Amino acid sequence: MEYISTRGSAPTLDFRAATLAGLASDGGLYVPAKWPQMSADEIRALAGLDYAETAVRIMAPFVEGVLTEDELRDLCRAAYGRFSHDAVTPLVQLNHRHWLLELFHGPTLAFKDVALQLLGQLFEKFLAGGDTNITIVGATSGDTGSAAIEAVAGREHIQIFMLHPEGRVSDVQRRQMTTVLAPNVHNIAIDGSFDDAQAMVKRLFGDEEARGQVNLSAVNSINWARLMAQVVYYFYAAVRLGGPDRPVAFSVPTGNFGDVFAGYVAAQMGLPIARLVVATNVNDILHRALTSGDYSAGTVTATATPSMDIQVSSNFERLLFDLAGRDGAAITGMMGEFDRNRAMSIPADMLAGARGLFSSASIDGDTMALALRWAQEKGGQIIDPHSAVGLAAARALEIDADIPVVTLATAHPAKFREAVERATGVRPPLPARLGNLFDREERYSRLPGDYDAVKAFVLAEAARG
Ligand SMILES: Cc1ncc(COP(=O)(O)O)c(C=O)c1O
Ligand SMILES: N[C@@H](CCOP(=O)(O)O)C(=O)O
Repeated sequence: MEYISTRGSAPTLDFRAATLAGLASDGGLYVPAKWPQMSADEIRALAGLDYAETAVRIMAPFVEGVLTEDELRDLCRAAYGRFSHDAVTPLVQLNHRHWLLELFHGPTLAFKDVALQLLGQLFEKFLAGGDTNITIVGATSGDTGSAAIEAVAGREHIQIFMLHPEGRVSDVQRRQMTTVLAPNVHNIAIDGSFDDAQAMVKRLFGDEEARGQVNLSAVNSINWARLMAQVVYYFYAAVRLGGPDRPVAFSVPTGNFGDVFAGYVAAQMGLPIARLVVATNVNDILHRALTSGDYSAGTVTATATPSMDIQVSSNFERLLFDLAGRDGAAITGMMGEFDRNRAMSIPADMLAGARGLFSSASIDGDTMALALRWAQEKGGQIIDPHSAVGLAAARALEIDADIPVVTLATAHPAKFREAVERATGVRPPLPARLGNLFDREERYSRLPGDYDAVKAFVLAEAARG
C-alpha cells in the first residue's frame, strides 16, 4: 500500500515511512492511495474472531509490503493483550436499540489506547536495531497525551514531548501524564488552548530548522496509523449486531474528527453503515460545517467535555480530500485560505457528498447531563461526559427503528469524576490499575503559548537526549 498526501506534493511513502513521518512535508496528511475493499463474505467471516484477529484482517491491506500478516498478528496480540476486558472493545446494550461501544478498557482508560498501544508496538518494530532516533511532539486535550506516554515511556530511540493546555484537562488526565517520570518523557503545560498547542506542533513539522536538528514524529491522529487502528472496532461492533446484513448507525463524540473519520474509512471499505453522527459539544465548528458549510473557528469554550474543546479539527482535511475528488491542489488552496482567515466555506457539492453519510449535532452541557442521567436510569450505566455527548446526539437521530444505534463510549467515567458526580450523584471510583495516581510525584514544565519558546525547549531537551 502506498500513502499520498492530501496536499498532493509530498513524496509518496510506504506504511513504515508514513508512520514514522506523521505529518507530510507539504503540510498535508497521509492517506492510503486507495481504500481497500472487503466483500460481504469477508465481513461475515469476521464473526466469531477475537479482537486481535479481527484487527489483523482489517489492517493487513494497509500494511501490505511492509509487515507480513504474522508480524502484524504479533503486534496486535501484544497491543490488545494489555486491555482489561477480554473483548477489548465490548458492546453494552442500553435499551432495545441503543448500544455503547466501550473503548476505554486500555491502560489509560480512553479510546486512544486502542490505537496508541499498537502505535507503540509499531515504533518499536520500525526502530529496533537501527540507529534512527525519533522525537515525538504531540498536543493533547487530555487523553492522547497519557495514552501516547504510556505507549512509549522508557522505549529506546524515542523522546516524547507532549503539550497540554494548562488548567484545561481534568486532574486525573493531567496526573496520568505528569506522574510518568521516565527520562524520555517531557510534559509541557502551555498557556493557551488545545488548538494553540496543535498549531504549534504542525508548525514545528514545517520548520526547516527544527527538522534539520531532530527527526520529528507524531502520535496525534495526524498520524495515519492511529486512524487505521480505529477502523477495526467499527467492523468488530457491526458484525456483532448483524453486519454486513444489517446496517448499523454510529454516534461519535468528536473533536479532531479522527474517530469518526475511521468510521468513514470502514464505510469506504464496504461496511454497511447507515449513518455516522458527528457529535460535538458547544465547540461546534464541525456541526456548522456539515449543516451550513461554515467551517470557521471561533474561540474555544471550556466545557465539561474538555477533550473535545477543539475548534480546528485536523482530520476534516482527510474527508475534504475525498470529497474534492482527491485533488491535492484544491485542498492546498482550501487549507491555505483556512490558515489565513481561520474560516472557509465548504462548496455545496462537497457538502452534499458528506451529508450522504454524516449527520451532526452540537450538544450543550445541560443536554449532555440529561444523557448521563438517561444512561444511568434507563440503561443502568454510569458513562463519561464525552460519551454522553455522543449518546445525546444518538437519541436525537431520526433513523429507521430497525437500525441499531451504537454510541462510542470514548472514556472511562472516572477520568471526569466531578462532571459525572454533578449530573448523576455518583462519583466513579478510580480503577485499581491507576494505582496511587494522586500520591505520585508530578513533573512538567510550564511555557507561554509562544511557538519560539516551545521550539527552543524541545530542541534543547532533545539535544540533551
Ligand atoms: C474522551 C474523548 N472523546 C472524544 C474525543 C474526540 O475524538 P476525535 O478527536 O477523534 O474526534 C476525544 C479526543 O480526541 C476524547 O479524548
Ligand atoms: N482529544 C484529544 C485531542 C487530540 O486528538 P488526536 O486524536 O488528534 O490525538 C486528546 O485527548 O488529546
